Amino acid sequence: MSSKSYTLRWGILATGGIAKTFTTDLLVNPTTRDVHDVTHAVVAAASSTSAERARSFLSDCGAPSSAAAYGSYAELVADPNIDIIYVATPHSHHFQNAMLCLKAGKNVLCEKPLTVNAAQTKKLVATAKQKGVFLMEAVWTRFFPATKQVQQLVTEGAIGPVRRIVADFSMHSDVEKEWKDSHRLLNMDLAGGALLDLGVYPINWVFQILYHLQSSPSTSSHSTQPSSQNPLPPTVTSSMTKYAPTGCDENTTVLMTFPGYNGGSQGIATTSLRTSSETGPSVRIYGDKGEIQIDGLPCHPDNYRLITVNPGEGSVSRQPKEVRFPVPGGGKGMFYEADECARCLRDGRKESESIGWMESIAIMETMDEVRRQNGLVYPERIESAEYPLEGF
Ligand SMILES: NC(=O)C1=CN([C@@H]2O[C@H](COP(=O)(O)OP(=O)(O)OC[C@H]3O[C@@H](n4cnc5c(N)ncnc54)[C@H](OP(=O)(O)O)[C@@H]3O)[C@@H](O)[C@H]2O)C=CC1
Ligand SMILES: O=C1OC[C@@H](O)[C@H](O)[C@H]1O
Repeated sequence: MSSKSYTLRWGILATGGIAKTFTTDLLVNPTTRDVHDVTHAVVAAASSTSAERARSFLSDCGAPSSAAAYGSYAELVADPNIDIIYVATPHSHHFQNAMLCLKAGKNVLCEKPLTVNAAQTKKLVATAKQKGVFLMEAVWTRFFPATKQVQQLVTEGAIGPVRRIVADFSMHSDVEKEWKDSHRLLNMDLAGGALLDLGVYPINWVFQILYHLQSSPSTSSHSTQPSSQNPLPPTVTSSMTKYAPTGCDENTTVLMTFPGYNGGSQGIATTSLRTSSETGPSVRIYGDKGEIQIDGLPCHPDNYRLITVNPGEGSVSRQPKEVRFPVPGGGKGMFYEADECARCLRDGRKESESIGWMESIAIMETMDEVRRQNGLVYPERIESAEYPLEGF
């Protein structure tokens, strides 16, 4: 590998809350997180509202004045100076907006959930394959050092065979006071509700352990299928309560059973708009030899606690190993997923090993099944896998 660092040139599609956080993180010097092989450049942003809005967005983020500001997404995807586009519109718009980018031959990092349903995700994947471009769902959780270490501990058998994972992401909102019914978290036209916005994180915690363990060589003795095969998706049982004024989900619980590992390890993902994930551990990974816990919001893990059980003594060792990973460089930690995109593109990879296309499809299929079991259907226009549709 060359000692010169590889620079990835980004275009930002939309100028809302997360677009600002991500773009500001892109501009953090990578050496502050001890990254020397890749760097990032913000070369353009587009707003569907106006070019002025895109210009003031770029300026607020601290992007260089040479960055282009567009008043439409179509202009952004036509810019030849852009290597990859970050799609940061509401979930309802991801499919149409990501298709626009892929069809123009652009690589794409698209916010979570990748789409509203699995049919749309499959179409994005087929289009990325056909165009020979990179596509990744922006589940930033997967790229934090804490996540990587927890995955490594589990794979090395630090807590023995994993039997169960319990993970929660709940918003602790005073819903009626804080949000109007038009807010994207409640609005069915924007694919609102807890499951797609927040529940996707605990579901990702379950997947990033149990889906991956099925094909991990060091745990293959626990696996019920050869490691060379694709991991098996889980069976799904779920329950949901709805927010009556709009019909979106406000409380959802998902039980996933992974038949390909330990003959059926279980993951329980919970999400709520009203309760809090911060009153105790938000992620608990249980194995025969102990447990790993994570405190705080599960989307950006900055710690873990390893608690082991003394074999044979029948007691729990109450000397947990606690590890903290403060996010360096004054950023929020979104740069870790950006670094992954840069390395994939530098190395000619079209998908990330940490969250590949089949896994994003399996996660969307899981959420489709939860919605099917509980009668949560979005307006036809945003469930559609037709492209293009007017008005996006
Ligand atoms: N990874 C993470 O931690 C987070 C991820 N997210 C994800 O990012 C996405 C965007 O969330 P967030 O930034 O909070 O949303 P915002 O409402 O703050 O921003 C969305 C932006 O999308 C553009 N947009 C285009 N069409 C519409 C429309 N019909 N209604 C509203 N906005 C529209 C607008 O930008 P413009 O006018 O410039 O085109 C708007 O500013 C969601 O899918 C969410 O799941 C959100 C928060 C955190
Ligand atoms: O991805 C997210 O994480 C943080 C939440 O506040 C936000 O609603 C969600 O989109």
